[in-house]
Amino acid sequence: MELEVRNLSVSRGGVPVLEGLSFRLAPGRALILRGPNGIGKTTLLRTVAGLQPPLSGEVGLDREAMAYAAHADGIKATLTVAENLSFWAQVFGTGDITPAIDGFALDELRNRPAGGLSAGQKRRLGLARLLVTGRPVWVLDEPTVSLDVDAVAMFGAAVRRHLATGGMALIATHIDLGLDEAEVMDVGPFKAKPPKVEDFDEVFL
Ligand SMILES: Nc1ncnc2c1ncn2[C@@H]1O[C@H](COP(=O)(O)OP(=O)(O)OP(=O)(O)O)[C@@H](O)[C@H]1O
Repeated sequence: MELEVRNLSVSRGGVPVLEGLSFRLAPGRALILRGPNGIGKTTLLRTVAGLQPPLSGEVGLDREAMAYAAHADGIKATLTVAENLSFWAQVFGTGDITPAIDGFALDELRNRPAGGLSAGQKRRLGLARLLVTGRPVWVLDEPTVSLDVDAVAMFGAAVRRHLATGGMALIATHIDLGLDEAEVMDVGPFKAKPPKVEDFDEVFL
């Protein structure tokens, strides 16, 4: 299994933002997307994860193979940390939540209602969810927002372990994750060009 994106163009609010993107992600590989604010990284990730249709081109992998994590952590506030993880483990049909608890140092917080966690703790819980999805392709949008230095390192280690078991990761981030083995793609050159006006008069008709 691999993620192959072919000649993909994506739009936001009906306006093309990126066009002509192609890349391939093989098992054990990570690809980091870079580019300035507003260039279209979120839009690209949402399209790859199947949350919105492409303008054109193809994503050659079923969305069931992907786990998407973005700004909204998807945490149930009234459930404890452990209950949240167990809930997702049930949804995704996986079992043990221990690697998720251990991987993001959540043991001390396991019986705390998730709604009472700090922003960084919530983010750690949101990322720990990736481990209970059992899905091979992680599609991550700014995963380290609110994380302190130790938690960023925890996240980097979790990604590394995922890659070591044949997983894949596609990550948009502005910070250095310490994943030197990852490939990096600047999406800037793929910025969509404004549509050509063939007949100037038509604009006014
Ligand atoms: N709901 C929306 N409707 C229309 N346009 C939007 C909407 N949300 C974002 N945009 C625009 O779409 C473009 C791409 O936004 P996107 O969020 O994909 O960029 P990004 O590269 O992820 O930015 P950042 O680094 O700031 O997170 C931007 O110009 C943005 O202003």
